[in-house]
Amino acid sequence: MARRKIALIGGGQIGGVLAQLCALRELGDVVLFDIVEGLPQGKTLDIAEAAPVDGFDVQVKGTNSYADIAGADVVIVTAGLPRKPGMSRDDLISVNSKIMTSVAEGIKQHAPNAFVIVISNPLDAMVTLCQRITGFPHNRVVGQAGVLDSARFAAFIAWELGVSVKDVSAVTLGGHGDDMVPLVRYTSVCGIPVMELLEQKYGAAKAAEVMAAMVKRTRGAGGEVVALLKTGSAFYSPASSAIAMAESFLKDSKRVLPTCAFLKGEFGVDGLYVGVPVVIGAGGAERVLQLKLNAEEQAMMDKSVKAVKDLVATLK
Ligand SMILES: NC(=O)C1=CN([C@@H]2O[C@H](COP(=O)(O)OP(=O)(O)OC[C@H]3O[C@@H](n4cnc5c(N)ncnc54)[C@H](O)[C@@H]3O)[C@@H](O)[C@H]2O)C=CC1
Ligand SMILES: O=C([O-])CC(=O)C(=O)O
Repeated sequence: MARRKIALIGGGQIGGVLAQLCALRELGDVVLFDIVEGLPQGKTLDIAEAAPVDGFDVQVKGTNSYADIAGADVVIVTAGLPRKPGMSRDDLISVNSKIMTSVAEGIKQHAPNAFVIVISNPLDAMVTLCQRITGFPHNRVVGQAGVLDSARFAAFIAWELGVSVKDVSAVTLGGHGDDMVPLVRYTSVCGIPVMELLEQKYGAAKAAEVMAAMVKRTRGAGGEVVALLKTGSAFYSPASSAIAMAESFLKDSKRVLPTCAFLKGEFGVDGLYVGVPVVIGAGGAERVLQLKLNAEEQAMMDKSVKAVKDLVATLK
């Protein structure tokens, strides 16, 4: 079988880490595209020169020409500005919509059969725009947010309980904004509901307080990194998260990953991209997995969905 091809649109902070992860894991040949001349060429040359040390055997090429993404199996889009301290992700919609418009046209023309994973913010709106412009089927255009949001939630829980991050299973729903919905009731450690463990440690009242603080930190986790970095946003963990999605597609693993996917009635949402658990395999976003929400969770989901809907309504 010919080697798989992964095109990365945007050669900035996340794009560079994506290229390195694709190479280290030998997911396929990599093309890194950016409009800045020399940037993707320089980054990929640097990565390729590590091949003899790391022992990966794939091609890693930088380009300013969309023609080079032809035949890509997967396209991951990070083109777009990151926010600065004091900004919300939604503040990026105007500038990043223009960028996404040109990117989606490039993908449509040169990689018409690709599975597209969007990372650019504001995430839910940028995925929507990318799908509208490419016209690709909804199962082939998704967004990365939930893998990262739930990883952050899992990390905070593992640190709090003094257990391995490997044994925490956490899930978040909704848009990639401050109203996202970390689902405490469906989050567990080796199958044990997380609140049981927190209550054993602290008693019921304090356990609720500790969990509320972790939920709040998860919702604001992107902003926490932005405030520390001052000149950009998180890039290692978003890259790892998108790679998990790309790998599940390329290997047809059918991993269940929180994904920004197009809903057609699931969770009571119709015709909108929003974060939900999705089976990712060779067919792209193959299936949305549903779960029962209680009244409080549904109210949080409704609030998050409304925020996405209102933002998407402003897209030209
Ligand atoms: N969904 C998520 O979980 C996350 C999303 N993000 C978002 O990802 C995006 C990228 O973040 P970084 O890589 O840190 O930003 P960055 O500024 O380091 O890189 C963005 C790159 O996009 C390129 N670019 C600009 N216009 C372009 C165009 N028309 N075509 C191709 N490339 C173009 C720039 O030259 C730059 O190299 C931001 O919008 C950020 O908010 C960041 C973290 C997490
Ligand atoms: O917060 C930001 O601007 C970047 C992002 O989406 C994240 O790290 O979750």
